[in-house]
Amino acid sequence: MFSNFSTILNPTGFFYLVGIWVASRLVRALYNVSPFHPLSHIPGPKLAAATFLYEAWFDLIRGGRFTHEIRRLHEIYGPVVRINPEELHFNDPNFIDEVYPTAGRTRDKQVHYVTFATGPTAEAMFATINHKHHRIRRGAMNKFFSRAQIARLEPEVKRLTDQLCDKIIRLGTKDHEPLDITTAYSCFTADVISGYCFGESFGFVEQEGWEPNFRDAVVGLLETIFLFRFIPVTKLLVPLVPFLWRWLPRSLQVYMDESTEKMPARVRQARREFETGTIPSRPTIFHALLTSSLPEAERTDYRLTGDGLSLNTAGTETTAWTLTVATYYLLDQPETLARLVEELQAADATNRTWNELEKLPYLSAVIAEALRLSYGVSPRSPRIAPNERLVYRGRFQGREVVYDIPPGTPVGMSNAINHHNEEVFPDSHNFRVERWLEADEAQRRRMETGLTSFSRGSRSCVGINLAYCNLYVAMAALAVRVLPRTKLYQTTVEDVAYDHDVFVGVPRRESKGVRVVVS
Ligand code: HEM
Repeated sequence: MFSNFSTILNPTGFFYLVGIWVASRLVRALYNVSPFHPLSHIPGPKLAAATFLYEAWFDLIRGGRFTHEIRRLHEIYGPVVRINPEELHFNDPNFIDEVYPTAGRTRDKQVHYVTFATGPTAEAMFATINHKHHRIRRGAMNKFFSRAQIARLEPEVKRLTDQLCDKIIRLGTKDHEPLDITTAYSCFTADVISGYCFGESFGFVEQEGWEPNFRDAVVGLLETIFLFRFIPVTKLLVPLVPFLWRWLPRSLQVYMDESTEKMPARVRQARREFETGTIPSRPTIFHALLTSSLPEAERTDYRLTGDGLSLNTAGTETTAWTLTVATYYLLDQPETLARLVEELQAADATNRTWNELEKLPYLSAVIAEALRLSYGVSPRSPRIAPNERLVYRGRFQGREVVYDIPPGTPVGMSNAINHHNEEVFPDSHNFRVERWLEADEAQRRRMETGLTSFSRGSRSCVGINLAYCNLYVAMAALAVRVLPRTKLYQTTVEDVAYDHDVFVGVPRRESKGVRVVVS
C-alpha cells in the first residue's frame, strides 16, 4: 500500500492525477453543454452553462460584478437565463411567487449560495439547506420577531433614536468635522439589535465618538464571500484568525472578540438561566430558542452562537444602508425633504408610535423608495423546488416563451435587477417618492410585488418588523430634527449608487462614503 502511495506522490504520479482531474472537468463541461443536460433547452451563454468559472470571473476576479452580467444576459436571452451549469435566473415580476412561495411549497437553499458561511454561522437558520429543517429552525424564531413583540421594543428604539439625533447634532456642531453618516446609522442599528436580541445594547451610540463599531468589520468579512464560495478550501484558514489578533485592524478585533468570546458567553449565560429556572430581566433570542420546541440537537451552544452572529450581521448594515440612501436623496432633493418635514410636523411625528407613523403616506413612500434603491441583498438568492416541476410562461421580443424547469434546479432573482424593472419602476434609477403616491391601484400593486427588498416566502427576512420599526421611528426623527440642519459634504450620487455585490449591494470602491456636516 505504501509503495502505491509513494508512486502517486512522485512527480509522474502527481501529474497523472492532475491529468485525470482536468479530464474529468472537461468531460463534465462537455456534458453540461450537451443536449443530454436537463437544462439544455434554457438559453444562455455556452461558457456559463459549461463551467462555474464564468461566474467566478465576474464575482471573484472582477469583484462582485456577476449581477451586472446577469442583467446583460437577460437583455440578450430573455426573461430566463442559464447563468451557470446548474442554475437559472429570472427577470419577470410575475414569477416572484413561484421562485419564493410561502411555506406550503418546499424550497431548499442551494449549497453553492450558502457555502461561504463559516464556523457557527454555517449552522445558522440562514444557511440551512433543507426546507423542513429550516421550518423547524424558523418556527422557533418567528414569535420573537413578531410584530407584537417588536412593538414592545418601541420605547427602546425611540430612546436610541433620540440619543442618535442628539449625538449627531452635538458632535457635528462642536467640531464641524464631516461625518460618514452610515457609520452613525450602523452604530444605531447594531445597538437596537443587540439590545433586543442579546439583552444588552453594544453602546456604540452612547460612547463618546463613533468608534469602535462593526461596520468596517462586517463589510470586510462580506468581502470574503466569493473567495469562500469559489475556493471553499480557503475556509480552512478561518480558525487561524484569532492567532493573527494583534495584526488585525482594531474594528476587526472588536468584531472577532464579539464573535469568538462575547456571543458564546451570552449563550452560556442564557443556558445557565434556563437550566436553573432563573427568569431573566431581559429575555434574549437565546432564551426564546432554549424554551422553544426545538429538538435538543438544534439547541447546542455552537448553533445558537451561529444564529446570534447571523442576526447581528443580517440586520445591522442592511438597515443602516437604507437610512443612508434615504438621507442622501433627502439632502440632495431639498423639495422632497421639505414635503416630508411638512407631513411629519403636521402629524407631530416625533410623538407618534410606529403604528401611527406607518399611516403617513409621504414617510411611507420615502421608506419604500429608500428600500428600493438600497436593495437589501442585491445579488440573486436562489431556491430549489426539489420535487416540483416549475413552468415559466412569459414573453420575449414579441413572442411567447414557455420553459419547463426540472425539479431540483436552483432558480433565483436579484433585487438589483428587480428594482430596476422599467415597466414596474419607470425612471428606476431616480429617487422619485411621488411614484408611490401617484400610482393607481393596479400600478401600486405591481410596485409592491416588484419591491423584493426583504425577499418573499418561507425564507424571507425574519427581521422585517424590527427593520420597519427602526426605519419609521428613526426616519421620522432624523427628518425633523437632524436633516434640516445637515448638508452633504463632497458626496455625489456615485457614493450611493449600486456598483457591486458583497452579498449586500455597495457603491464603487473609491467612495469615501456619504459624508455630511451639521450646523
Ligand atoms: C432594511 C433592512 C433589512 C433588509 C433589506 C433585509 C433583507 C433580507 C433578505 C433579502 C433576506 C433573504 C436572504 C436570502 O434569501 O438568503 C433576509 C433574511 C434574513 N434577515 Fe433580513 N433584512 C433586513 C433587516 C434585518 C434585521 C433587522 C434582522 C434581524 C435582526 C434580519 C435578519 C435576517 C435573518 C435572520 C434572515 C434569514 C431568514 C431565514 O433564513 O429564514 N434582517 N433579510
